Amino acid sequence: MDQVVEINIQGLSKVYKLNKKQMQESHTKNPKKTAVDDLSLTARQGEIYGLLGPNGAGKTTTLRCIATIIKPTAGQVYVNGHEVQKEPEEVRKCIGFLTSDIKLDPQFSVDYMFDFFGELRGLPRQKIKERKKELFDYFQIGDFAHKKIKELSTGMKQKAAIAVSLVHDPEIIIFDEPTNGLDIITARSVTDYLRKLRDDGKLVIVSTHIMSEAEKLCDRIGIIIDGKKTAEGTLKELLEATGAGDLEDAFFEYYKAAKGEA
Ligand SMILES: Nc1ncnc2c1ncn2[C@@H]1O[C@H](COP(=O)(O)OP(=O)(O)OP(=O)(O)O)[C@@H](O)[C@H]1O
Repeated sequence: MDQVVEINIQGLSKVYKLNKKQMQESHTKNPKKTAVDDLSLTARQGEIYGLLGPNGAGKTTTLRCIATIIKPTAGQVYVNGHEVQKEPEEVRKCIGFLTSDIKLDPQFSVDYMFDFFGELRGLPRQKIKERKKELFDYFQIGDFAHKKIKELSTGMKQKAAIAVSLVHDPEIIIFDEPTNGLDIITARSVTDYLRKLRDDGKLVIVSTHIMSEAEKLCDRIGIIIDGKKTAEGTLKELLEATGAGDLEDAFFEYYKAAKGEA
């Protein structure tokens, strides 16, 4: 039987231990920061799931736990049935992860980095060539493929990072703020590609704080505030549940409720 393509999170919590400097910066005497608090969700094949929340809500932390970059403090995260702490290698095989804190080496070209990560993933040369053609053509990387990463613009760097993260044609795509810092043309090419991946039967999970992006791009949205999932549904379901006219108004209803405001 084919393995189900799914992310299943059960009661995920992540508590960071703060050092003295971090405590000072956060104006707190508490050496622990709960970034994600008992969060559960399931995202499935053929959908774009959006984690929507304000700065510091815990979106990046959640995505990093799914991607095996950091260890959960409590709870389980299953990726295609593989638990992230027990079978991290299996998880890494099925995911492509993009986040702003993973930087490509500035000294090398996109072309070189693409081959390097393809080989690291154990792909045959022919497969790397085919994937390169498809992704470089789509993102128009050909024009700057041989320039050093440090010489590229923000948009070019993001396109390069996306292409490299997808070299192995993963079933699950985990993108943290995929359009952050991009102009509307580049941002559109990224969101269109995410739609194409969804339509090809992949599972895409993204984080965003941009309401219009979540509204247009995501099939289902999980609203995350102070590390907790406070609501989840399609745009239609969230609007119906709150009586709001758009996602921004719906978000504020949930935000006020989460913060205990009338
Ligand atoms: N390595 C760390 N050590 C200590 N605290 C951290 C660490 N990483 C994140 N945090 C804290 O955990 C909380 C959640 O951060 P996280 O980056 O997951 O939020 P986010 O929703 O992705 O926010 P943003 O939209 O600003 O990226 C924040 O208060 C942040 O300061």
